[in-house]
Amino acid sequence: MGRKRRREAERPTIHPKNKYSENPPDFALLASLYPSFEPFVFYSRDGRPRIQWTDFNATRELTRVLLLHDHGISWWIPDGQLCPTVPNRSNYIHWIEDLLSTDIIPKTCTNSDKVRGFDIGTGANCIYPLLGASLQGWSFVGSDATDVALEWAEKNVKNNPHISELIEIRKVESCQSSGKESHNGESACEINLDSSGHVDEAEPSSSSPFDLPIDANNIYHGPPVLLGVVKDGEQFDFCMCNPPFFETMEEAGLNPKTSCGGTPAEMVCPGGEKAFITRIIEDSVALNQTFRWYTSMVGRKLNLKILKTKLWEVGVTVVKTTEFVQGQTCRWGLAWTFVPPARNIISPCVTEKKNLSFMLEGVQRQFSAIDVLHSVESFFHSAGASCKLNSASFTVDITASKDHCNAILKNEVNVVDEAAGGKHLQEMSSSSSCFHVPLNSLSFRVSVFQQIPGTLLVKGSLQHGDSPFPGLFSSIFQQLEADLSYKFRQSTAASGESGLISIRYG
Ligand SMILES: C[S@@+](CC[C@H](N)C(=O)[O-])C[C@H]1O[C@@H](n2cnc3c(N)ncnc32)[C@H](O)[C@@H]1O
Repeated sequence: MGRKRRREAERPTIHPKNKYSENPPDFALLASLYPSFEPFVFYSRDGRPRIQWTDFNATRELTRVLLLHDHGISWWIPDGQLCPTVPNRSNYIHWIEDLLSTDIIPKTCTNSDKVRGFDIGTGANCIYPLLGASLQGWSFVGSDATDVALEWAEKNVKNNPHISELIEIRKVESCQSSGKESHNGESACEINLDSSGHVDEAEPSSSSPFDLPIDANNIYHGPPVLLGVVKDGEQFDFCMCNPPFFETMEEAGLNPKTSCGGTPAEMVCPGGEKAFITRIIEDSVALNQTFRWYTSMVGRKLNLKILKTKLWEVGVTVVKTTEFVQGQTCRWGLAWTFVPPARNIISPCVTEKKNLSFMLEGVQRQFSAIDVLHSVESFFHSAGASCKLNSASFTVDITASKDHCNAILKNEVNVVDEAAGGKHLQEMSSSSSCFHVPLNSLSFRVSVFQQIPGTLLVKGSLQHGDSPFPGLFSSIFQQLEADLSYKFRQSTAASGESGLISIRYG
């Protein structure tokens, strides 16, 4: 498989449950139905209807008509406020839907089976509560700290009586006690946000409502985030957040290809997303199981790595990540919990099957068995395992040591033995059994058979009798299935299955 083709196959796609995954918005149809949208649509030389993505009025009108046409939501925001793209924002909602339906952690026995979420920084657009309530029937608290966001979020809720009962907009008081103190002992709650959320025109564009010098240690100085906003006795299934990603407005304005608006209050905070999400993590430690899942969007891969390390330090039990497709830019979803993982994920002993198989369905037609075979080889090879590909028999023979197996499973489940002082002792996949990886190797053959175009059968067979470490072969095989699905099966590429998951047992 050519490198370009492989790269394209590996690109994450829109979530399969997303309304727009098969049918992207039809600008021509929308223009014919909504006269207010029509002036923004033009036709390029190839005859395709387009809009000018750098025109804020065009992107806002598109969001308005999409919300109305596809979701029955009446919506508006004032000039300059952050304008959400509906397909992108829907991906985050569907990822949470996946998260809530996994059995990694037990379903909590709350009195109600209704899902309750908390949107940190809901913005004037209030997009997540509106989509979450209309797509899933979830109820929400949407918080924000600026008057303009609160005023317009309220308006957007009120204008949708069919879901307004489900959404509470909650003001984050700048002077609310968050129980947090900054490193020098002063209250961390010392910012007075501009009531409009805008910075005075005369001010340099780099300033933000968080008008404080950026702390050398990038510590968040701003209004409370969760602690001090969540009320005593409240319980939530999840929180979500599209944080202010940037440290300055210059940084925020680096994508001239689109105009999605965004005031400093929405885009910027001292320390950027790293500081903001670090505060969510710190608050989550105090709030613990008040939320089943804590989640946030992350804009930079480097920050994702740093934040994951931080999460393990504070003692979470599970970390889950995903990648969101956002046009040309990548965003990540980060989720964590303090709920102990469901014990039935790891049963004490499993009889290892010597032969395993799975069907790879819905494979794009340009890929054949040989492409999949090469992918199998590179999957194990990149972990350091030795591989012998035989293109005549469509097989790959693999010999993997303990370290190679660990490398393959690394991003899956990190099991921690409390008695060993919280050190990571073993690593395994979420559905595997417990195993102690001895020093010898695992030897197996993977065969790929094309059934019909678009459907392949992938078989794995242990080569030398029983696996020396029960459970490991099936764990690795499951990991292979996830990897191949992600690469070749367009429809599952953005699903929770393809997200990386790490679990820690305490
Ligand atoms: C990037 S915008 C996200 C808006 C909307 N959720 C979206 O996805 O388009 C970040 C929002 O967080 C708000 N914000 C900043 N600090 C906050 C805090 N401490 N608590 C609640 N909201 C906050 C800002 O006012 C802004 O509306």
